[in-house]
Amino acid sequence: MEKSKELFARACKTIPGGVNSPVRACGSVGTDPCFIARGQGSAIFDADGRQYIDYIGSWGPLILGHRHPAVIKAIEAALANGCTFGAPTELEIELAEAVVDIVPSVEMVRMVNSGTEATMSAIRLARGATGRDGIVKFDGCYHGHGDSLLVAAGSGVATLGIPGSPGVPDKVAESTASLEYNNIEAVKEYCKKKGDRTAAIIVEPVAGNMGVVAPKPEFIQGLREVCDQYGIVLILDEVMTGFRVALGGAQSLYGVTPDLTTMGKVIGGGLPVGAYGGKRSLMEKIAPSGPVYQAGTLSGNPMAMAAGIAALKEISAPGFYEALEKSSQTLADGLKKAAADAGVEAVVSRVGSMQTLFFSAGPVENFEDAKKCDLDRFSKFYQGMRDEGVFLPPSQFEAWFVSAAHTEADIQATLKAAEKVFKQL
Ligand SMILES: N[C@H](C=O)CCC(=O)O
Repeated sequence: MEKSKELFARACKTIPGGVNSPVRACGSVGTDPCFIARGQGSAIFDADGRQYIDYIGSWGPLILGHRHPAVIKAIEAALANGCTFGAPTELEIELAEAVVDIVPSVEMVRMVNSGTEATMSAIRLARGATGRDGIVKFDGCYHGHGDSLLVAAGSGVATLGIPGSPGVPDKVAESTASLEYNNIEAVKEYCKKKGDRTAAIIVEPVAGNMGVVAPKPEFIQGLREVCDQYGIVLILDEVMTGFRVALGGAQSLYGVTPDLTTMGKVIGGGLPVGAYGGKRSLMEKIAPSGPVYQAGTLSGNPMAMAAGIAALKEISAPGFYEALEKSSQTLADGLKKAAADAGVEAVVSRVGSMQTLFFSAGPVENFEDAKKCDLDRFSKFYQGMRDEGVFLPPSQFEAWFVSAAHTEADIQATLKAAEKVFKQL
C-alpha cells in the first residue's frame, strides 16, 4: 500500500475526515490527499517520495517558496531565545512597524494567529464602534470560519456545496446579508433600506475563494462611497491578497482606502499569523486602550513575528513583484494557449501571482458564474496534473499561487504537463 493512502486511513480514525481543514481532503475531485513529507523552493515531496511543482504554497503564505533561507534563519534565531513568553517582545513592534510602513491605510495593527481571527475581530470592532449589528458580505467570498461570515461562503464551503453551516445560530446568520460580488447597484439598493443598521461591509478586494475573480473598479471603489454615505466601516479582507498581488495589497492596486484591513498568510512567512489594522480612531477602541475585547495567548509569537519580518523584508526588495508578475503571466498565457490548442473552453482569471483556471466559455465575474463552470472537467484536469507532478488546489473554488521560487523551468514544465492533460480531457 502507498504510504499516503496508509497515512490517510490512519488519520481518518482520529481526525474528522482525516484532515485538519476540509479542502485538503481532495474529496470533491474524487481522490485521496497526498501526505507531504517536506518542501524545498517550488517543490514539495510526498510521503511516497514523489516530487511536485507546488502551486498551493500552503494556500498563499509561501510567496518565497518553501524553506527560504532568510525565513528559516530568522525562525531559528528567535527559537534560540524561547518559543513563547505571553509578554510583549520587540519583534512584535518590528512587524507592526513594517506593516504600518507598507500599508498607508493601516495606522495601528493588532496581531492575531489566523485570518479567521483577524476577520472575526475586525467585525467585532466595527460593531462595537458603530453600535450596529448588520454585516454585508458577498456571495462566494470567504473570510474564515467565524459564525457571522459563513453565509454563502466560498472556499471549502463552496467546494462541499453547502449553503452555510449547522451550528451557526439563525440570529447570527440573519445579521449577515450576502450580496452579488461585482454588483455595486445591489449594494446601493440594500443600503437604501438597511445602511443605517449596517456596521460593516467586508469584501475580498480580489476574490480568491470562489476561484480568482477580479473586482470591477466601479464595484470596489463604489463600496468606499457607499460606506462613507451611511457611516459603515469598510473592511478589506486582504488575508489572501495582502503583500501578494502587490506589496501594498489590492488596496494599492485599486486605489481604495479601507477603514480596516485584515491580513494573514504572507504576513507570517509560513507561520500562523493574522492581523487587523486600520484607522487609529478605530483601533484605539480595542482593549486595553478601549472597550472592544480581543485577546490571544500566542498572539505575537516570537518565531512567527521573526518569520513575518524576514518575509516582508525579502518581498520589499526592488524588482520582487515585477519578477513574480513575469512568471505568473507566462503561466497564465501558456495555459490559455494550451487550452485553445486542445480545443478546450477555459478561462484563466489572474491578478498578479493569484490565478484560477475555470472551465467556462465566458468570463467569470461572480459566484454564480463560478458555480456554472465544468467542475467535472476541473477534477479530471486536477488529477491529470497531479499525475504529471504538478500540485494544484484540489478545488476550482481556490487560487493557485505562483511564488518567487518558481523558475522558468518550473513554469515550462507545468505548461508541458497542461498541454498533455488538456488533450486527454
Ligand atoms: N481558501 C482557504 C483559505 O484561504 C483554503 C485554506 C483552508 O481552508 O484550509
